[in-house]
Order: sequence, then C-alpha cells, then structure tokens
Amino acid sequence: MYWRRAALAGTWFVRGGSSSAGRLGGTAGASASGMGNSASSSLGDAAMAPVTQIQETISDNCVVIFSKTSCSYCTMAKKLFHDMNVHYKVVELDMLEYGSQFQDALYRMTGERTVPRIFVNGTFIGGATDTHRLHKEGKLLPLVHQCYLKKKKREEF
Ligand SMILES: N[C@@H](CCC(=O)N[C@@H](CS)C(=O)NCC(=O)O)C(=O)O
Ligand code: FES
Repeated sequence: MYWRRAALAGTWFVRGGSSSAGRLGGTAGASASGMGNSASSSLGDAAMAPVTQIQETISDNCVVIFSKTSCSYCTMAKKLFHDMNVHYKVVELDMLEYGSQFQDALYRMTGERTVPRIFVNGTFIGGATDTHRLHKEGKLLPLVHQCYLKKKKREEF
C-alpha cells in the first residue's frame, strides 16, 4: 500500500516506499535529485488521480521537471535551470512506485510520455530540446519571472 496519505502534505511515494525512508522529500529528496534543488512534492494519495497530482504540483511550483534519474537529457535540463539560478522542482519518475502511470498521465496532458517533461508557470513548455530553444531565444527566464511576479502579487493579498 504505497499511496497512503502522507503525514506531511506534499509527498510523492517512491518505488517500494512504505515508510519515510522510501519517499522523496526534504533534504534526502533534494540530494536524490542530483542538483540540490527541490524534490519534495504534492500529495501521494491513492484516491487522487495522477493528473490531479501533476496539476497540483505544477500550480505549486514555478518550474517542474518530470525526469528520470538515468536520463542525461533530464540532467541537462536540470543544469540549465540550475545555471540560471532558478529553483526547480524535480519528480524522478523512475523512483516512483507508479511512475509509469504518471508518464501515462503526462502523455494525456502533453501528447508525449518521454522525459523530460517540463512545466513553467503552470504551462507545459516541452522537453529538453524545446526548453533549450526557448532559453536560446531569451524566452525562458521571462516565463519564470512572470511566475515569480504572480506569486508575489498573491502573497501581497
Ligand atoms: N526531443 C525530446 C526527446 C525525449 C526523449 O526521447 N526521451 C527519452 C529519454 S532521453 C524517453 O523519454 N524515453 C522513454 C522513457 O524513458 O519512458 C526532448 O528533448 O525531450
Ligand atoms: S538521454 Fe538517454 S534516457 Fe534520456
């Protein structure tokens, strides 16, 4: 039973993860993600559909990278944001018990089930190649900043 509601809101259950040792979250998750950025996440709830969990995660985080630990395209995408000093959230699908269901959900949402699948400011921007292109065109950082501004405005209320 891997999809129990976590004591802490915001946890994706990982492969074999029936206890805190098996979850991505906090410091352990951040180091597991490789680049020191955030890996804690939205609820891993059995009753909650993958699409809903993905939607929650992308609305809670300005940059979300659905990734696999074994994938160098994914590593390059993480490095791109890391080098821009942009905080990103990573979901390592190969570490999730139901990673393949999440890939199916991503397919329904984006038309591809490949990794990486990258969302900025709540919107799907593409895979690794698309994201690098956006960056080259100078369009990536503005999208991130739009999200920061939006968040800031929300906090003022
Ligand atoms: N042009 C795409 C290529 C994506 C791609 O081919 N990803 C491979 C891994 S590099 C993949 O997801 N394979 C299927 C899988 O891992 O489930 C991009 O830049 O993201
Ligand atoms: S680069 Fe080979 S799996 Fe992504």
